[in-house]
Amino acid sequence: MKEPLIVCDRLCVELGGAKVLDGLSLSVHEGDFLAVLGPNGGGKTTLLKVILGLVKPSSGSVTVFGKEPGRASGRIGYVPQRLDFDRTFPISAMEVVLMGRLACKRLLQRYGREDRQKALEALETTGLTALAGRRIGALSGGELQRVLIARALAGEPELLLLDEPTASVDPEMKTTIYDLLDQLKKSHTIVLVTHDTGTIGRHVSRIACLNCTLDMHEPGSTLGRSALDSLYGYPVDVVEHRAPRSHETHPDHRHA
Ligand SMILES: Nc1ncnc2c1ncn2[C@@H]1O[C@H](COP(=O)(O)OP(=O)(O)OP(=O)(O)O)[C@@H](O)[C@H]1O
Repeated sequence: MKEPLIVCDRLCVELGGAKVLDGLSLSVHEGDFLAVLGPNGGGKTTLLKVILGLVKPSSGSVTVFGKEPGRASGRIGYVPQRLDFDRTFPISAMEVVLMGRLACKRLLQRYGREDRQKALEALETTGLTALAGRRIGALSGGELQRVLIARALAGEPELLLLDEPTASVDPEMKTTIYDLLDQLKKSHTIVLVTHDTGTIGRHVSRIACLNCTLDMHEPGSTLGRSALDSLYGYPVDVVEHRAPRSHETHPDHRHA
């Protein structure tokens, strides 16, 4: 069996003197589509940042592609929760997507034909070809979210980390983004942070519940209303989880 892409072993993270992640163990294998659910402040973004090498563990270990986090960043596409620069900045969707090529380039090296080709392909995959030249300030929230996904794809990653890509979009755009992720999961390993408890199970192969500690919810187990209520601390929708990846061997399963 292949080495997992991500291995966290008894990972602890402290930030500002408080424990944010406590004793978290997790393996993500090639082809997984893992959803990470949990309440605000539960440590989901921190986990993604640890995987990216942006936050250091206080104890425990993490490897990504068998290396220390940060050493394999060229193989990871990251879609942050928010735009990481000013939206009024006068650049086009294409220029934002091209930034996804920076990890493939040497310092101060200019974009070449291949970079533009990969950026155009990413725009096409995300359905944004017609908006390539539009200023980012003139994009809708959903279009901008897809630009960020396209930027991640432009770097030709094997692993995609997405932090709440559907957080501020309407139901129709949410469906568009999940359709896109359903397409991308055929060729990428995906870790998705989300609060879409009602629908996420239809799309992912595994679910992790994170609130400082991590509870792995493997296919075949039950994630019912009381488990979710206790994770979030208030009533939430039950997760339906009935559509594992076609290549997986486990049988059909549901949580409710
Ligand atoms: N640099 C930091 N210094 C101190 N505390 C931090 C820092 N970054 C995050 N935290 C705290 O760590 C906790 C976890 O934050 P994190 O952003 O990982 O949560 P989250 O699960 O992604 O939340 P949300 O769903 O609201 O995005 C929060 O209490 C947050 O305030």
